Amino acid sequence: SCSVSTLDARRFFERENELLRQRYHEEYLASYTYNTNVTDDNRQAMIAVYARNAVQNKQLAQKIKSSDYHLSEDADIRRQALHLSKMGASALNTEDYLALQNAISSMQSNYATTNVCSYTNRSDCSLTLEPHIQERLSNSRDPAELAWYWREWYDKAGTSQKDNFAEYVRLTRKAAHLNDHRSYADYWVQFYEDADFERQLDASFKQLLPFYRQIHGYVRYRLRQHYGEDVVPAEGNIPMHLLGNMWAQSWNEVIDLFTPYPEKPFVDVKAEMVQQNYTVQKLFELGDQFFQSLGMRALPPSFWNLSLITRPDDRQVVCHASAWDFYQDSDVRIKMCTEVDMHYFFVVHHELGHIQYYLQYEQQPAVFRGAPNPGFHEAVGDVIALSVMSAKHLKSIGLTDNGRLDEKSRINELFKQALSKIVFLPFGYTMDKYRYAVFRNEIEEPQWNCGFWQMRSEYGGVEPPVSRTDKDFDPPAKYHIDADVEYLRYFAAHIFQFQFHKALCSLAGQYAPNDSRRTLDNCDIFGSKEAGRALSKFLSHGSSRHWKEVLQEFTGETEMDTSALLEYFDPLYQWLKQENSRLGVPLGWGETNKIPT
Ligand SMILES: C=C(C[SeH])C(=O)N1CCC[C@H]1C(=O)O
Ligand SMILES: [Zn+2]
Repeated sequence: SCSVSTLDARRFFERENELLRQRYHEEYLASYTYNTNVTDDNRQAMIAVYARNAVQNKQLAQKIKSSDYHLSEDADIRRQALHLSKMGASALNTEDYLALQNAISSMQSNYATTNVCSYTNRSDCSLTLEPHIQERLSNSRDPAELAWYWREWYDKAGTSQKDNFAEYVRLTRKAAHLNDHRSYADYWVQFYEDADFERQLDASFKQLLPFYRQIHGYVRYRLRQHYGEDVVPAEGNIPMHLLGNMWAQSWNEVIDLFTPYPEKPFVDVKAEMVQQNYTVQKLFELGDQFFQSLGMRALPPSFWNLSLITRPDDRQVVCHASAWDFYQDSDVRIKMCTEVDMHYFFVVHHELGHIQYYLQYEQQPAVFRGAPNPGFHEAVGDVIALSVMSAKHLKSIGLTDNGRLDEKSRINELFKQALSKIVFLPFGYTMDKYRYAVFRNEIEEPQWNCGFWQMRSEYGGVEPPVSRTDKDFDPPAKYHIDADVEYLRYFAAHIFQFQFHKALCSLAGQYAPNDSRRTLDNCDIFGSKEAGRALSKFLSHGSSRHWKEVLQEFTGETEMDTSALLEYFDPLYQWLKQENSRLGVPLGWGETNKIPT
């Protein structure tokens, strides 16, 4: 292969990036059509576009692999060559590629269209996850009703997809091997561009485990007081159907069962929203105004015209929230089945974070229109939400009247935050530790289901309400496992977001070390052009530079680091250690007995 002049190389990549952008545009249009109208025709049409483009992506990767672009003296050319030579499923032959996309989209269709029967009216089998089942999991205090919805959902959304999942594991393994990866897990890990990433991940988890054990112990103790010793064990795993979420990934929906200071009740922000005639549109407008207050990009008119922000009543849609980049004319959209409450107020900001990222890096060549670390993309919206959910900000938008919390209310609020941010960590860790083990054949197929629950117990101390065996198959009851969405990005985001928050709060003059009035949980960066400038710069690079380089420019750090997270929650952590020892709360848990030994 001859050496190519840098000018020729630049012209080659310019042309190929424009073709790649067009392919992305086609793919996302076809995928959006299917996701906003789940029919088999739309599913097949989407797969056909994917397959056609996979052939082009494979040819491009092979052309680059047989060149010496990776030796160019131009670092940008070398980086583009590195990224574009990474083949995923497009390495498969057409028959295998189609079979893989069929398996994934069939699991997604099942997830999107699963309905369950009502506990109180068994002949009504029209209940959907959003909003019906989630509403019951949040508000019912009847263990039998909660167990009913848990089992209905896992049996219908999970077990029925075992064969599709097995096909997915087989074909992603074949694709990984065609790309000289040891496993599909190793293909996923390469996107963190850090050979040390898995070790760092384990280290972060171990650092946060003591804090999680304090929360887990306290919640189990208070839940046992409420539901009694027949329902909640003193020292065992917490039955997950009591925790307010189908996957027990956040427990804040049932915080009223274990508020640290119940004499200091939470403001019912949802009631306030209803009282003020809040609409779904209003939630999105508030999010848009926040980014504009930072001097960042406003949502373009096409966003408002083409997004799908409430569940339509005339067709099936994939309700799981997602943000979409159509790689053309600032066409960015959100698809979600929004309700007017605090949970969706948070999700709106999470998704608008993706949208802002798309807008900030849209000038990059197609290959670099992404995040340099998958955790960054999932952290942006959450960082804004850390300001929005502060008492200071909620008062400034008229949703509460107390913008300055006393110590007891502060502990209550920190506890509510920890029930989503800290509780999430063992869940996020397990989602991919489990799939890594499956992809690496460390768990054999006959043990896939018991291995899943064994890991949920080992890492998070939660268990199903009823016994499960390997005749069941529960992992596809979680959206990301159906949709081939890697999950450690969310774990990493839960750590990165506090590093970003600390940097932005400092720039906004809202945080100063050892200043009790300017703590991380009392920071609201709304209106700070200084913070907005730094965030815009950080996002605008896309994946054109290594994540450690752009992180260092943004926060001064070069690693994922739990210090900012632990600083944010420190008052709560200290309170829990004292309270748990005062009450004699046992910490830790043993093996679950809900799977055969
Ligand atoms: C909101 C989204 C779409 Se990117 C999501 O899937 N999230 C956001 C938090 C964690 C994860 C989940 O729901 O499991
Ligand atoms: Zn996200």
